Amino acid sequence: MGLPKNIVIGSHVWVGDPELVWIDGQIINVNGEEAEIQTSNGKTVVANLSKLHPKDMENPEGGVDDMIKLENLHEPGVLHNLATRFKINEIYTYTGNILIAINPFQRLSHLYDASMMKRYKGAPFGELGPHVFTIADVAYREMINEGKSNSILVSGESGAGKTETTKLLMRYLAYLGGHTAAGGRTVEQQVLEVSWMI
Ligand SMILES: Nc1ncnc2c1ncn2[C@@H]1O[C@H](COP(=O)(O)OP(=O)(O)OP(=O)(O)O)[C@@H](O)[C@H]1O
Repeated sequence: MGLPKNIVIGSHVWVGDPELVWIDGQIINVNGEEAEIQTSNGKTVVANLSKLHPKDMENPEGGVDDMIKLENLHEPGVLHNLATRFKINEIYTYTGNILIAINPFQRLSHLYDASMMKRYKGAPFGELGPHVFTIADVAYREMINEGKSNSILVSGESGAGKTETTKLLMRYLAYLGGHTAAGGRTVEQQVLEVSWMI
């Protein structure tokens, strides 16, 4: 059997690593189904060709803001893109119309201040960088345009940031909802009171 179509001697690939999960490297030799790879941390490892994934070499240095822009969509490519963006404090990345958020475990207040809410209000999807406000904005507008209830699903493992993300969504929806007072409390106050219970 020949080599997989896009993996040949000289190809840049991702190979499994016991410590780093995935490491990138270059194929220096192939013997039957086994490839010899020179990894970027200076080791030479042998792996079955079927376990390798091609590495994108054309991606921008800071990664791509939507996974659909990756040349090859596979686990190491996705993880590498998220890690690259995270290093420059870009905690949000799209996969189509789904938003992936990586918990920064630090306050990034500039991401959520009043000027950001203003910028994201009504901005078409994809016009500005990936953000939790876009998800809320699109959901809100669809609700208004279609005259039907809408929902946003927030999922992730424990500690991933679901509660924090939900609070941000609520804060933005409260901002969109305006300031009409009802029962002595503004819409914003009422929505934020809900988020304290989450
Ligand atoms: N966008 C963010 N910016 C700053 N800190 C964040 C952000 N998202 C999460 N965190 C912080 O990470 C910690 C865990 O987040 P959070 O409580 O939202 O996780 P969770 O997914 O709701 O967890 P659990 O499922 O265990 O309740 C919190 O201390 C929170 O302040």
